[in-house]
Amino acid sequence: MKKDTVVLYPAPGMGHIISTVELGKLILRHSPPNSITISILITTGPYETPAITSYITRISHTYPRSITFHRFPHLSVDTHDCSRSRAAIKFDIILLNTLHHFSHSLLHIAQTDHHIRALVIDLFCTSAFPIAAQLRIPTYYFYTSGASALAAFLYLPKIGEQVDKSFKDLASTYLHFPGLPKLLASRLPEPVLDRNDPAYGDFIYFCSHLSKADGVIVNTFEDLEPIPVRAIADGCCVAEAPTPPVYYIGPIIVDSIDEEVEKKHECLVWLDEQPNGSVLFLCFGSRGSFSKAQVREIAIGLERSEQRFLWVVRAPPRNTNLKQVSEYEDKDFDLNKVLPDGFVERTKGRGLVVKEWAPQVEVLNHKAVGGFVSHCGWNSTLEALVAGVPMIAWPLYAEQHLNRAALVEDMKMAIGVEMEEDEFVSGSELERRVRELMASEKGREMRERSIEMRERALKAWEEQGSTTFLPKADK
Ligand SMILES: O=c1ccn([C@@H]2O[C@H](COP(=O)(O)OP(=O)(O)O[C@H]3O[C@H](CO)[C@@H](O)[C@H](O)[C@H]3O)[C@@H](O)[C@H]2O)c(=O)[nH]1
Repeated sequence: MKKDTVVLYPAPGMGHIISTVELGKLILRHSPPNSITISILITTGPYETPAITSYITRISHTYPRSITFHRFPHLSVDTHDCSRSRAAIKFDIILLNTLHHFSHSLLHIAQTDHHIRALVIDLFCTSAFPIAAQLRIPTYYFYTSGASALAAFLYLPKIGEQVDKSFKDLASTYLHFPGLPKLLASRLPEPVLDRNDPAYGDFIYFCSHLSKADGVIVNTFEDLEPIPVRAIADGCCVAEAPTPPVYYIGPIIVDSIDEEVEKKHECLVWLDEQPNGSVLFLCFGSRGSFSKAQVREIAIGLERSEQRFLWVVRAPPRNTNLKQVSEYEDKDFDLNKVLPDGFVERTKGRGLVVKEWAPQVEVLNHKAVGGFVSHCGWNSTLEALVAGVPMIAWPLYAEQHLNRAALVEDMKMAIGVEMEEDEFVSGSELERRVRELMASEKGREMRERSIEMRERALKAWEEQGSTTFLPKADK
């Protein structure tokens, strides 16, 4: 008899793949033993970094019979076309891969004795939607960010119709999304800032398909984001179609069991020697990075704050307009050339700088860590919540400004940094916020609130697992 499988199609990038794998594990945990398998489709090429390759290898070894990755054969694509934005190129690559490989992969899965019970796609993989509809496969979205950003994206096609200028040209205009604090138009994700960029049309197309799916699965829990959850449930976010069923199955975060541990990371050894709750951790997701001038200001702020810190530093992006390193940038940079002269010596004992990557989940759960400066990536946000660590919110790109607004204004789980017009943050501003979080009454209250929210997150975790979103198995 054919075995049921759920096919997951994440967007490329660690932030999307990790949480999709965790969703797969959740489905397995809540299904009768050996009743179901998980098939995960992976876009290769420039997006499959060494970190992703070794992560996939580890998961394949740990779940040899229940989770199978199907890597799309490599397609050679010009990623340096200067006439197209980065987002437009990325969306094109996903589209091309979908058109070339998606149906073949489904066919292959079906031929290897599987019945495809459902397809779960990432927002950026919407190009698979019409193909799945033709094949009559029940199709769900897995939304890897929170309910706040989902409410905004459900509503975005409507806002797009209401304005006749590019959002980037509405610099001082605030947008009002149902269930969200107001947001400056220029702080929307970069693919939608310019109407003339093909990425704009793509993004609106993706968002308008959310309401056509059999359901949207969201990595959050209702207690964390009650206001946008209510706005979505009340049908305020979708203009012309009924709101699809939305399933809040979070918080799902990376399982540190799946991390590669050859030997304890030097930063964990260093944390062991620090007093409880004394260290501020600074880390900006899998790709966040800063210009040399901004790195210098962060160093000034940390030095003047006199607080203990653990700071993950990445090479400044080659394209200085971006706040992220691209997948193909050289990771082998000289840390000493990026940090200000003498910074490491002057902060020795109370500060540690780590190049490129730190085991974030373990760091956040270390008893020495008392605060987190984050880019508000959703995985980082949930990891901090589950660890009970309050944050300083410093959004960089994607939907992170939406997350920041929710974290600072609704959840009161983070202090926001004030940005200058070009989004630069001065050393003195950072110093002020660091002292506020680590050494003031407000910081102490936030730590208490974070511990309360941790309890609620753990409760949601225990109750989690409703995989009721899956269509019934064929008997
Ligand atoms: O030194 C590091 C840096 C990152 N991480 C891990 O990498 C993941 C990063 O995920 P996330 O915080 O979501 O950031 P991004 O990698 O930037 O994720 C992308 O995907 C997210 C989910 O859709 C979005 O919320 C973000 O805006 C988008 O940039 C987390 O699990 C971190 O624990 C580490 O373990 N060590």
